[in-house]
Amino acid sequence: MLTKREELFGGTPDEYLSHKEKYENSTRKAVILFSLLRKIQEENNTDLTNYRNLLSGVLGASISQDGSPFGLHYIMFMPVFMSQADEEQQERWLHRALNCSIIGSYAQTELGHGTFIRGLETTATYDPSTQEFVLHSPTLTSYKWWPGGLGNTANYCIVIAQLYSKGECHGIHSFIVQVRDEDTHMPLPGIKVGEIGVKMGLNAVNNGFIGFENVRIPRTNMLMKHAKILEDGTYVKSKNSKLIYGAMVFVRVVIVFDSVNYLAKAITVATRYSAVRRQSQLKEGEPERQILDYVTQQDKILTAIAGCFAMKMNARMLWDTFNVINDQLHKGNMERLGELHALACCLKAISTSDSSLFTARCRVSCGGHGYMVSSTLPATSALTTASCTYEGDNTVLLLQTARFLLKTWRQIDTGPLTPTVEYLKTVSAPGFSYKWENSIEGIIRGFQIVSMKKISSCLNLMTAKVMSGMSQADAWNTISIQLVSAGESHCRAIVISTFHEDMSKAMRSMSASLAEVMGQLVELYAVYWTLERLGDLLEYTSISGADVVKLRSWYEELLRKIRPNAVGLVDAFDIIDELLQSTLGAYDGRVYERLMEEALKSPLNAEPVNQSFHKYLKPFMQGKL
Ligand SMILES: CC/C=C\C/C=C\C/C=C\C/C=C\C=C\C(=O)SCCNC(=O)CCNC(=O)[C@H](O)C(C)(C)COP(=O)(O)OP(=O)(O)OC[C@H]1O[C@@H](n2cnc3c(N)ncnc32)[C@H](O)[C@@H]1OP(=O)(O)O
Ligand SMILES: Cc1cc2nc3c(=O)[nH]c(=O)nc-3n(C[C@H](O)[C@H](O)[C@H](O)COP(=O)(O)OP(=O)(O)OC[C@H]3O[C@@H](n4cnc5c(N)ncnc54)[C@H](O)[C@@H]3O)c2cc1C
Repeated sequence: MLTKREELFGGTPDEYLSHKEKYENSTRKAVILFSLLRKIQEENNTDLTNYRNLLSGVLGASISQDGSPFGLHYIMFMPVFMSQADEEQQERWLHRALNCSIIGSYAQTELGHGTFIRGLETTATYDPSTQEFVLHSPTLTSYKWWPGGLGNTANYCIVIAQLYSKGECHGIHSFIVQVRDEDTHMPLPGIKVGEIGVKMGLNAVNNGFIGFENVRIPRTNMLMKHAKILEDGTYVKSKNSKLIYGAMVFVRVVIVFDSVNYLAKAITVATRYSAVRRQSQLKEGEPERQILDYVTQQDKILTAIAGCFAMKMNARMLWDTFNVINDQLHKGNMERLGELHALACCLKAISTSDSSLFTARCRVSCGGHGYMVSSTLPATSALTTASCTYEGDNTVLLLQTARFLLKTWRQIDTGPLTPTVEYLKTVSAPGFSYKWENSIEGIIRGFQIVSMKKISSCLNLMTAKVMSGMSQADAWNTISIQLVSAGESHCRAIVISTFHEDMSKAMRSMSASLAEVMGQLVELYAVYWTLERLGDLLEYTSISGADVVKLRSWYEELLRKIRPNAVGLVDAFDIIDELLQSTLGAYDGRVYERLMEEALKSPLNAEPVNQSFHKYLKPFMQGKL
């Protein structure tokens, strides 16, 4: 009789399963894992705070780098319900979703549209004679495409569609739709649903497609916490049209936490392997060195560790900011919604692009063995690159942040600014002067000045182009590279300052030795990004060539200081071997034995001579083919 742990983590490795077997195996594991999580959930009331903790548990405990067919049920279906459904609807469905007696998905993206959601083609037309909506996919491009779990798992989904009533289009709204029979799991009439096929990664998420052929749903299936349709078809608009976007903000906040978790796995593997792997002699006649002793290896890995700690602290700041502003939104105060959206956009974009960049570096830092699926680095790389796309393409999200920053800059002299942008006032105040200094505070100030000057420059460029006769839209597109760069600079200034401030507070309750190491990580992160963004700093601050020489020495000194604590820092993530699932990163360091153990599980090692020898090779080698 297998233990739960053996059931979850044993069996044929996923990499040797077919696409279909992988899904079936993931579903088998998911029901084991989520039965346990369901018990936890039943013991806690359901608000967004508890929910995020549960979600972190779900995602952190994702037992496969390929994700889970239940992922979307937790990641989006339920959060959207909590933010878009009215009390009656929550009463009717949320408990069933929480105890998994229904499994949901979130169907927004279509074959033809992902970013431009105002261009979505699926329609929901209200029929007052029957008090129903008629859901319809008018074109192939209107088919929903990507919703996780929709292929074979979910029996309900939230569909985002253009709402029509009394001949008028009211834009996109959310609807809950039953897609499969709860007993037979057969697709309901008028519904064409299936799975989208093999992807670069996340092949257990069961992403699907769905098309509607005049499918009727009750009026009360429109999620009506904000906007409503009355029985006679009268449309009651939301207090704020942007509230429909609320769930995307929440999920972006979750993604920042998640990007930290994925990066933590990758650097745990790469760091431990770099301590085990010995390669080349630093000095003739000496034993081969741990590759972690090579400064180029430290440059790849220790900066990733610092980035992980930095983003963890920023994820917490974002979550706290989300809670504060979400409470205000619930009380009808929309003042900081734009700031929250801009912050969630840029932190989602920067956390996922950094996580993708550093995970890829971890992969190559492990050489050939890092290219083995059994190292788990390829899957983590595939996963982190996906996070640069899902929940909003990173470029598009940074443009959203830039849009908010330009709006803020236009109003810079009209009154106080909200917390995440008040630095713009400080560094642009009359009489403010700043001379570059090689210190944490000096670096933070430098990044804030770069951000402010980029925003100011973008606005001046936009104004000049419009004055020259260019349309606002063309001017925006023409300078969009600089707009994205302004969004990134703003975010980097926030990440460095938050890391420094929050870590400084945390260090007050640490032992001197731990505080010293944490302080080194903050410095390493700040100096690394200073060297990475030298062009901006040379353009907008008084940093000199001599300063850069000293920065490089400072950087190399920090690598030397942090090296002895590298393994301890990743051990502190405390990721158990079963979740790490890595031949290179296991706690016991038996890398070579594990590589061989995993290789022997390959079906191609089941017999000494594969059948293709007799069928193909032998006749070929004998010239008979
Ligand atoms: C979570 C993953 C965790 C773990 C991983 C495990 C497994 C991984 C497996 C899968 C991933 C999981 C789920 C994935 C789900 C999805 O991908 S769901 C689909 C997500 N899609 C998007 O995010 C679409 C992105 N596009 C947009 O958000 C918008 O189209 C837009 C880019 C913002 C542009 O829209 P629009 O043209 O209408 O906007 P603008 O005209 O530019 O601005 C209009 C005003 O609206 C404000 N706005 C826009 N969005 C928001 C928002 N979200 N919140 C608040 N306000 C918003 C914008 O600021 C403008 O305001 P104004 O300046 O005052 O006018
Ligand atoms: C693993 C995975 C899981 C997903 N799960 C779900 C899900 O469960 N539910 C769901 O609804 N969706 C899901 N998605 C879809 C995802 O939300 C979209 O892929 C994402 O929103 C990007 O849209 P798109 O794919 O249409 O790319 P596009 O928007 O077509 O982007 C393609 C390129 O065009 C550029 N571009 C687009 N618009 C602009 C602009 N205005 N300005 C400048 N450049 C622009 C982008 O920067 C990008 O480089 C998932 C996607 C992935 C990869």
